[in-house]
Amino acid sequence: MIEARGLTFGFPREVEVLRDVHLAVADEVVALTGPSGSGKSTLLLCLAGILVPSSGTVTVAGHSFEGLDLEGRSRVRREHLGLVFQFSELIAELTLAQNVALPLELLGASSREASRRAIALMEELGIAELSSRYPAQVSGGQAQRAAVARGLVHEPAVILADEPTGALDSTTGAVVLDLLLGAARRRGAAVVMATHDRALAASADRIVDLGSLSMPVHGASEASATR
Ligand SMILES: Nc1ncnc2c1ncn2[C@@H]1O[C@H](COP(=O)(O)OP(=O)(O)OP(=O)(O)O)[C@@H](O)[C@H]1O
Repeated sequence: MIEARGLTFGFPREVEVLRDVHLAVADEVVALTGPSGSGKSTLLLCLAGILVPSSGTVTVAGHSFEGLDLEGRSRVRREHLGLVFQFSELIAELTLAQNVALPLELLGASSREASRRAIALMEELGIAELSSRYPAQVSGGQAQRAAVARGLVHEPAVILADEPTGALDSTTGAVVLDLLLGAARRRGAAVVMATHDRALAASADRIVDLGSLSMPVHGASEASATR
């Protein structure tokens, strides 16, 4: 459902962070691991079409980012990807339900339909009773559950998650990760999740270790340790 072929990327005046990386993820959970600076976030940003690689292609649910302008890449991202970050990055002025409904409204759903689907998913994730609260009025774990709901509400083919529980204590983090992976698996969505936490990586179907490749440039191919 998401495939990177020959992906090479370097920030200006930096050595290449990614070189000739290949990654293909179907309906499975892949954990991207590796030490700090090994390029996990950079790879996720390339997979999301936010960073544009100097060479190589990314295809999401059959749609390539290649040759698309900013708006074209945003459209592919809105329609086919769900993003979940370390800090929930909810919009402070919107209630949790409004935050969760937003991706559907951006795709043209009526506010009534978007709200109905947002609340149904919030029920699944155990936060429906918080739907009219603002992000500042809930705990970090509750906010992160809302961020998970926002990432899933439009039923994307692929969820990209960057340290999705990194800001939470380990118990809360484990609960949130279970909810994220459970909801994604029930929908048959692919998940690519960056984490440096081995315990969290063990929940994945497959581990791709960027750090096992030669530093500072990462060589080709799907790396290493699989379960
Ligand atoms: N905006 C940027 N401009 C220049 N260099 C950057 C930028 N963002 C990241 N880098 C560099 O790219 C490399 C990879 O960073 P990246 O954030 O992808 O690593 P990571 O594996 O996600 O690290 P962490 O586990 O600490 O989040 C690092 O050397 C970093 O310094």
